[in-house]
Amino acid sequence: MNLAGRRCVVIGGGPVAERKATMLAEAGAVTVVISPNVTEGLQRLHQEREQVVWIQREYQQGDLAGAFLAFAATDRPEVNAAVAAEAEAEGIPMNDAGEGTRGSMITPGVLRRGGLVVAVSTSGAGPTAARELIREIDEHFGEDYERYIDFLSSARAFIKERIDDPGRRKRLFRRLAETDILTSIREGSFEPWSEAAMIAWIEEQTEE
Ligand SMILES: C[C@@]1(CC(=O)O)c2cc3[nH]c(cc4nc(cc5[nH]c(cc(n2)[C@H]1CCC(=O)O)[C@@](C)(CC(=O)O)[C@@H]5CCC(=O)O)C(CC(=O)O)=C4CCC(=O)O)c(CCC(=O)O)c3CC(=O)O
Ligand SMILES: NC(=O)C1=CN([C@@H]2O[C@H](COP(=O)(O)OP(=O)(O)OC[C@H]3O[C@@H](n4cnc5c(N)ncnc54)[C@H](O)[C@@H]3O)[C@@H](O)[C@H]2O)C=CC1
Repeated sequence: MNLAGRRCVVIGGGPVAERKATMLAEAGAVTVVISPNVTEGLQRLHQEREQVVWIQREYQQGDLAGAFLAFAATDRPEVNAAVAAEAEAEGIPMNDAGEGTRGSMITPGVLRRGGLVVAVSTSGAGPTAARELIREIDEHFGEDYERYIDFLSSARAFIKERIDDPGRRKRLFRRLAETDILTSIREGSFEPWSEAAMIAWIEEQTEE
């Protein structure tokens, strides 16, 4: 989901709200936190980032106006329920941290390796298990994978720029995915492809 510049509203200012707001701020969202008090981390976030706004008061009906996403993370179930009701009425996707199944979306555990994003959800059954699984996956996808994704990203952009024919593009993308770059990255023998190498590779695929 591209949240850049989108208004996202977080109700509550505790550690859970901080986690959600940090994730939103990192995604470039205009992040509005509404809560009478906030954690030190949230205060810092608000001071350091122009795009993080703190409205120091309790939630009021109407606070979700113009929101792209909403998050309820107060310690008061009746407040979270009121936020859920407003989101429902306004058609705004909403996350309820205190009652996962009430919201229309849940936040998974997330691992980022450059362009690679792995999300793990237990459908609300065990958030800690989701985090443990992310740790395990983290051990399997090291920096090698980040380099591989960078390579894929630049090679794919190159093909898109040079090849207009959709069938030929598709064949090249498939060949690209089949090419075992990861092993050479892992063995330390990988050299980033120059423009000439990229053109030569495309020619080779076309000849066969
Ligand atoms: C449904 C969901 C809704 C949502 O928030 O989206 C939800 C709900 C609830 N969490 C609860 C508790 C805890 N959650 C965490 C941690 C995380 N929780 C996250 C997601 C989700 N939590 C969604 C489901 C994800 C899935 O699919 O599995 C993570 C993955 C991502 C994130 O929050 O961004 C993040 C790990 C981030 C990281 O990597 O660190 C910890 C540990 C900690 O805080 O250190 C505890 C305390 C220990 C425990 O109870 O297990 C409670 C009980 C509250 C109570 O008893 O009062 C509820 C309420 C309920 O059960 O519905
Ligand atoms: N989804 C998750 O990952 C987790 C969810 N939880 C649930 O999330 C809730 C919040 O967790 P914490 O951040 O640790 O709680 P907390 O008690 O530290 O923070 C609650 C925040 O909500 C604010 N608040 C209270 N009433 C409000 C109102 N009417 N309007 C706006 N803000 C209001 C408070 O000022 C405070 O900043 C917990 O009660 C629990 O049910 C707890 C742990 C993890």
